[in-house]
Amino acid sequence: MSLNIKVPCAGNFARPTLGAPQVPRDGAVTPAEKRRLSRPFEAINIPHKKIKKICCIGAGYVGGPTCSVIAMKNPNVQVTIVDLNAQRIESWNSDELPIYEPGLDEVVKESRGRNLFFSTGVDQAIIEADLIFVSVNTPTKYTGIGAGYAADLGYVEAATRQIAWLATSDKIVVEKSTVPCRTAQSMRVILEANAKPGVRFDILSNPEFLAEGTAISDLIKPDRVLIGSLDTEEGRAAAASLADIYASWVPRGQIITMNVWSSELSKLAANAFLAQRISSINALSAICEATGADIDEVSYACGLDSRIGPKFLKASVGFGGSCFQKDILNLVYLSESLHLPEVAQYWRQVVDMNEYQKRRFTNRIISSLFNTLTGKKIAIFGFAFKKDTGDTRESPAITLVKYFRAEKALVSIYDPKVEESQIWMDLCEPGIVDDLPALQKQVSIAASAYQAAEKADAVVICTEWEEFKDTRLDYEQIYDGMKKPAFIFDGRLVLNEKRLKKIGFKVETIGRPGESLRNPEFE
Ligand SMILES: NC(=O)C1=CN([C@@H]2O[C@H](COP(=O)(O)OP(=O)(O)OC[C@H]3O[C@@H](n4cnc5c(N)ncnc54)[C@H](O)[C@@H]3O)[C@@H](O)[C@H]2O)C=CC1
Ligand SMILES: O=C(O)[C@H]1O[C@H](OP(=O)(O)OP(=O)(O)OC[C@H]2O[C@@H](n3ccc(=O)[nH]c3=O)[C@H](O)[C@@H]2O)[C@H](O)[C@@H](O)[C@@H]1O
Repeated sequence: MSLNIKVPCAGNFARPTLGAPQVPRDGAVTPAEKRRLSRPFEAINIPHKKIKKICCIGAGYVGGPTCSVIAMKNPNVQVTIVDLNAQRIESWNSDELPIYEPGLDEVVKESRGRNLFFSTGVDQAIIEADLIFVSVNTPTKYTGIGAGYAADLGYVEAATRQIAWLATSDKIVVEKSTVPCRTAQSMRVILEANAKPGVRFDILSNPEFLAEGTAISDLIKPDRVLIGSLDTEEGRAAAASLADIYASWVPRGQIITMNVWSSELSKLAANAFLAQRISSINALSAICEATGADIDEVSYACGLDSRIGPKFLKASVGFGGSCFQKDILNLVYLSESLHLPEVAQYWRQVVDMNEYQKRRFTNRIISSLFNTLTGKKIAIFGFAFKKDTGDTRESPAITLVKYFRAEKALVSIYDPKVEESQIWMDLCEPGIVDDLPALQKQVSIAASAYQAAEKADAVVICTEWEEFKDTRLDYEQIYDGMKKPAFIFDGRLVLNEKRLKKIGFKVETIGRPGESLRNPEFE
């Protein structure tokens, strides 16, 4: 699907004139301004269709949990989640769900077989549904125009065409996937060009803001639900139908409606803001390491300012996950396409800083280990991109292991939730036939943190799993089994340095000065 980039995001339909914004000096939005920004629900309380059957295309990290919660909260609505991947659907129908997410098992069990169904019968589910969520993957393109930046909208387009070909009754089609601004327009063109006579499509944008590891609580208590629609009577009616579904458990005041392009862009913007905070704190962590300041203290001090707030200020080895990098690169591409190179460069820097952080942490490890890793054993604690998920997409641990391999280190990996097969897949270079045997000479997967650390020169904490805290693991036992001097590199600020030093460890923590800069008087 190609984006019609020439048309600016503002859209070309009637919008309220902005006038002077009535925003008070402290930045808070006045009630009048709030009414203008989010069309209050009373305003779209017009006759609208009651949804009886929902289809969700894509049973992944978003489609699965989101529509399972929708089914749980709307027992009278039939929800069918479909996917082309038969193995994934089989897992959704078993006791071993395909994704690990706290609380998800209970949610699925409550509705599965009652009004929640997982199926590979994509066509049937599309034909029967009144409302269809498109929740398919939108990865970064690897080849062709925009490679490395633009989102690959091939899956969205395929799903859209399938809906267009199959639909014999009116459908509300909801963009749940994260997409570039104005994708809804491309979807509309495809749907209308292929619609059977008399079949009407309304398109909504309803981006998802859940974070992995907390998906269920995020879905049950969202900060907001965003619905973008065309500012026409039909568009508003479609938005009202979707809003009714969420209103089964989300207060109406938190269901925000706006124009469809604002909604699409808000999703990219929210992820960009969040990632920007992490890159900002990580940039400061480098200054802390060089000066003797402590990044946790700096973020605490800054976070107490109510204008800044405390969340997303935890320094780390770098952010991972399937979306931050992808969505920022997408924003960079959009900015370039709109001939806004300075804007593109601004956001690009957030990703560059993240890469720098991973490299910088690796360099610190190498220099602490006497400038060589050859033949040394490094124990990696955590392979998931964050705690409470088995997802490894863009996990910083993958990058670190690749750097360690290049330095000829021996690596032993332990993660409580990531499947062994996933780790091998992440570490193999695609297309290199004998990569796995070579890889397995250098890398092993351990059954526990203790096993990973046995005879290791260093432990590197890559994921902030609770079980890696020094109150949970027996670090004396770990120390006894390691080569000396025994190093521990905390890339997640989860350890109590003083306690570990007392055991005998040499501790290096991200955002805190290394041994040479430490002044015991101030510790
Ligand atoms: N993972 C996350 O936490 C979040 C992801 N998002 C966005 O949601 C979208 C989906 O992300 P994930 O669920 O993580 O992806 P995923 O890769 O886990 O799931 C997508 C699923 O769609 C299926 N699929 C693709 N085309 C299909 C078709 N034509 N018919 C049936 N099934 C099809 C794939 O087989 C796959 O199982 C992406 O745009 C992502 O950016 C948004 C918020 C959070
Ligand atoms: O669009 C998406 O996919 C989602 O992306 C993120 O969710 P997610 O990637 O699942 O997890 P986050 O909690 O945001 O963490 C992302 C990465 O940043 C890291 N992080 C997070 C917070 C922090 O203070 N420091 C930090 O390094 C995490 O360890 C992780 O590697 C957003 O938080 C969600 O709102 C959004 O819906």
